[in-house]
Amino acid sequence: MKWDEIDREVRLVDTSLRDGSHAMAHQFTEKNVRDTVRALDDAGVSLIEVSHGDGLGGSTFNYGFSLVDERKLIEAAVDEAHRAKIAVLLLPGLGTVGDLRVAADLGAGAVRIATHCTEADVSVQHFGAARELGLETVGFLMLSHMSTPEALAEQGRIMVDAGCQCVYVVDSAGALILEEASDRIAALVAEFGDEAQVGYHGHQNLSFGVANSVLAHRAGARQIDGSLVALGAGAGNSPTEVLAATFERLGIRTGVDKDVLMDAAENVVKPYITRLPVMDRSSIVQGFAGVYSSFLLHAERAAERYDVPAHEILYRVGAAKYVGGQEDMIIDIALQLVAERGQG
Ligand SMILES: C[C@H](O)CC(=O)C(=O)O
Ligand SMILES: [Mn+2]
Repeated sequence: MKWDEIDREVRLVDTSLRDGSHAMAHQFTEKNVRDTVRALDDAGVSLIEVSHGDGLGGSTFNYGFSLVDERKLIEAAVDEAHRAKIAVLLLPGLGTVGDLRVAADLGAGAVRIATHCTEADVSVQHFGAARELGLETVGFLMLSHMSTPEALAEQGRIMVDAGCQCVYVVDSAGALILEEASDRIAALVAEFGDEAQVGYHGHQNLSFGVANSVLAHRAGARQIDGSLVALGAGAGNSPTEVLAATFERLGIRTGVDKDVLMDAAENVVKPYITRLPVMDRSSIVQGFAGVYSSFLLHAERAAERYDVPAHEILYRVGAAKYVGGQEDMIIDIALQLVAERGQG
């Protein structure tokens, strides 16, 4: 039986090998990818995301270079996945339709196209191309806390009309608390009806990833993201193994085996993690001030280089409302802090 045909009430999607790329400073090896995909596939996870943290084409000076060419990693993932589909992430403007064709040729079966939560219009061309390529399509409305439920639903509508089959509320900053997440999900569910599904992608900066995911499901979300050992940007994502155990306790069918996932978390992923995702001062500030989780390592590097506290940089990034793509501004803020100290 294919995983697509499995009877489940919620689909757990694993993004350890994509969002986790941020936490690993994009240093995944082919062995990391093969071992993780094999374990997730064995556990029954039906969609596994593999890409540079910032998606296809993300390996650049601004975002950080990958250790291994992502095409090689996608190819390895496809080779290991016997039942699961491999998804890639694409940020229009960074990844191109050409990159998408290459990923599809390598065997990727799905694409998740991510835009800032007010900029869905930049994804229209990419959704059209993805459908022509026969890919499953998912839309990511990033930094969803910056928008109201109604405005998010309007942006989701643009994605659905362009060919998107499931739109995600993406809590990139781990800033949403309980109903702030589920109200956004409910608005999208009301807008799409049966036309498209709704998904939820959480971060743990304020420790609400799993609780928000449960409420998201209650509000109608049918796809929920997680990462093994929470491996993801900021304080990490909702841990896939905890989501599986929690949904099982609630009697909600996911089609995945929580014990196989716990084994994968403990024995496959944890041993290769170079920096465990943690709710420390900097990542809590990210959740509190609404800062893009993937800015964490950039802020820590600037903090070390200019000898200013990372959490102070992140508070300022939050006040300035910087969004993905503005990583270079983190250096500017560090320099401002240095200058202010000199004046003091
Ligand atoms: C490119 C981002 O890392 C996508 C994501 O996972 C998020 O916004 O959260
Ligand atoms: Mn994320």
